[in-house]
Amino acid sequence: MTRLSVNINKIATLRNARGGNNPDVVKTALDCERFGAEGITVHPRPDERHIRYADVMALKDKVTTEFNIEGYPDARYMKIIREVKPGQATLVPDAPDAITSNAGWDTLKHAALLKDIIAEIKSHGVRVSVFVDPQPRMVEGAARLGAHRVELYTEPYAHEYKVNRDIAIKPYVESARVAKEAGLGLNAGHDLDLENLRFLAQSIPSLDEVSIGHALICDALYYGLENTIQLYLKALK
Ligand SMILES: CC(=O)[C@@H](O)[C@H](O)COP(=O)(O)O
Ligand SMILES: NCC(=O)COP(=O)(O)O
Repeated sequence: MTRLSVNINKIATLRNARGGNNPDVVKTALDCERFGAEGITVHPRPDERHIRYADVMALKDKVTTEFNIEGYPDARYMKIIREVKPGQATLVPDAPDAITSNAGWDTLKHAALLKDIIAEIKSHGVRVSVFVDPQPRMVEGAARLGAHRVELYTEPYAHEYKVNRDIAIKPYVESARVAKEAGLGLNAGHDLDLENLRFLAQSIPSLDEVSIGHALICDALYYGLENTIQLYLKALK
């Protein structure tokens, strides 16, 4: 069954807004796990707009489900991966000033960079997932580079879902087929929510994990965090 990793970036956004420690990022992560989350995802961006290096270090020995650290593999990110050795490192191609993740890697054009990075992370015993658009060529490229998994960028799916879900899902089903044939594990994430999640999971039985943050935290403002996590877990059943 597809596992739910809760991205807590936006908890840190709220905490940073006032400069104190409320909400407490570590406490919220542990509560998410207690409420049923099967993983915790963070994306410590270079400008520390939300998750900070200190948050990652504080979470390191407290998270008991799978810890997934996303980021562009610059020296700062690689230092974090070496120090934390999380369950999973998810490589994203985001520019430092990107407002959010908005594309997957070109695993053909950036093969030389990614090959060395993936090899180094694997040498620390960390699973590597490469964030890609739902294009078979990019999935195959990630497999050739030695990645364990790919994470399919699902913003295009979320957008098109509202128009025609049967069209929206097609590239993801095809990419999932190619990933399976290539021996890759399969993750998905970005802009998934209570409307579009069930159809994605039902359409892709091989989906190992979804990482969800923005919509889940927004939903929690209305339904409460525990209830919201339970609603997302139900959508994955
Ligand atoms: C990689 C991805 O799609 C998201 O996990 C990303 O981390 C969201 O980043 P923000 O929370 O900064 O929008
Ligand atoms: N990898 C996707 C993620 O962690 C959360 O993305 P979003 O749900 O905040 O869009």
